[in-house]
Amino acid sequence: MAADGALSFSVASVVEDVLQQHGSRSRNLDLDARRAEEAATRRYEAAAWLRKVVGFVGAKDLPAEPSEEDFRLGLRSGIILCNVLNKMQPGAVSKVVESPVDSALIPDGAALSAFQYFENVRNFLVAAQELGIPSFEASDLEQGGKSSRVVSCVLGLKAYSEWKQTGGTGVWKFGGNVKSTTSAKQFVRKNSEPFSSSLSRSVSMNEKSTNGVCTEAESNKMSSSSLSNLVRAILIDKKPEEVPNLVESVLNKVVEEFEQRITSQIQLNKAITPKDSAVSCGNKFVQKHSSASTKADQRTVTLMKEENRIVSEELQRRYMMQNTFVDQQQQDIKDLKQTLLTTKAGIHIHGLAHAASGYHRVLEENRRLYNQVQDLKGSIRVYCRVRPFLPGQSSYISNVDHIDDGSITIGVPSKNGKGRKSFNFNKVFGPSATQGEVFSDTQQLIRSVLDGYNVCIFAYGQTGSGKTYTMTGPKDLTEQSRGVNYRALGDLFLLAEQRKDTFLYDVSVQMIEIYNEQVRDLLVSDGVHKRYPFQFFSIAFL
Ligand SMILES: Nc1ncnc2c1ncn2[C@@H]1O[C@H](COP(=O)(O)OP(=O)(O)OP(=O)(O)O)[C@@H](O)[C@H]1O
Repeated sequence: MAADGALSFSVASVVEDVLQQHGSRSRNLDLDARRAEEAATRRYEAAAWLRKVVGFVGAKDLPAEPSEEDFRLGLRSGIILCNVLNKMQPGAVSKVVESPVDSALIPDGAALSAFQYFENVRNFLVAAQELGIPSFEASDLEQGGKSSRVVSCVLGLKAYSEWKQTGGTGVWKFGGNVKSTTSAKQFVRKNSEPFSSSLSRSVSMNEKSTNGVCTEAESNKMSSSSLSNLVRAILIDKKPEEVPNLVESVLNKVVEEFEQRITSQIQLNKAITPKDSAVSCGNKFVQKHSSASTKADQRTVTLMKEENRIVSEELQRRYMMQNTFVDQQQQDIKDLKQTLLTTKAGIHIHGLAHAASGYHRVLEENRRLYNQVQDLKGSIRVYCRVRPFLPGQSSYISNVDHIDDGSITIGVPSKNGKGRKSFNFNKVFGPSATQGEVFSDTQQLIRSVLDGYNVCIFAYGQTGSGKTYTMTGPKDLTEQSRGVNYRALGDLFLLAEQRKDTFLYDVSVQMIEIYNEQVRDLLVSDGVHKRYPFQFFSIAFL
């Protein structure tokens, strides 16, 4: 839209440019003269209007037909401008520094300081620009400034006043009915100028107030007004025969310029169409799109929520199933552990029972064998051992006639000279029998003690017959000379060690003598060595 506005305003500037480029030097001179005349006319119009608004008293420094210098000096203090603006828009300039003295006495307005001038002018310019009135720079009121812009501003004020008087409401838009002395570029000033940004904002706001649409009628009005003023100013002093050529030249140039600018505009529109189309389609499209998009988004959100709810329920169901499954597995594991412990205990008990049964089978076997032994050998076994001759004893005096495995024959005196008498024993050990051979025949019975059987071994014989030697051994005891007692204890402790994982045995040993029907403990030494016909060796296994 700004492009359209620029296109509309450019009509006058195009014509002006065409006219500037048209004609000869003399014609340029004529144009300068006409411009000066037109500027004077506009200046007079502005001064007259100011004098009319604020009265001659208030505008006493402003002649009816002022020169550029008079016009500048008359307005330099800003007082007239502020007062005029306040007349049209009360309070537009809140603070106006009035001159305390008659400034007529001081033509250059020296009564006010430059700062006070600047304050008034600045306040005026701010207020004027807020109303959308063409602005100028404070320096334009100084020596060498552009008074034409000041004139345009005053005429803008005049147009604004007329708009207000005709009942104008809302935001006033400058219609370009004031001849611009600096072409349309005046309305697009550099941002460095103090009030140009304000003007730009004001114009922008005006455009926004009509939804950014500069209507064709408005454009035509501005364009035709500017063009008509310009053409009238150009043709006013022309001879009738010069008009056709001048108009034809101007129109050709205008058409050429318009075609060029339209082409540029089309290219520009093409360049910005994708982005701009989305915007130019208007807020309505955006709103529709936004509304449709919002509804679609709402449906999408609803669907997503429903989907999330279903997924959440499914996940929760699976989670509960998994929990149940895990609980069941944990219970199964617990049961398995308990079963394992029970099984282990059962296995252990079973092993024990098996061992016990084996043990009992062994016991039974032992009992059976023992009974057989008892049956075969008798419950009381009697062995006979013949002591060899001691060193220094003569062997011829021996009365042993014959020794068999289970009998011994002894020669005894008789009436017929020499008699023989045989004795039967379970076994007879001759003088050459060793300690090991004597023990081996009793070892099996002794081992029965560990199975719970009672066994008693005792030696009987006259003094010096070898009881102590057989049961204990000689004084100089060696491994081979050990008697039945040592060997029996050694064998029993060996068996106890072998069975330590199964049985724990407490062993007690007792050795006693019976002599003359008196019992004596042989393990208690009283320092007196006596020889008795009976020696008992008792071993108790508990
Ligand atoms: N088989 C044997 N071989 C060698 N020496 C033996 C044998 N038996 C006994 N003797 C010896 O005969 C002697 C008498 O033996 P021992 O003391 O054992 O008899 P005892 O029956 O115990 O006598 P007491 O009743 O007076 O105690 C000892 O010097 C012993 O060493």
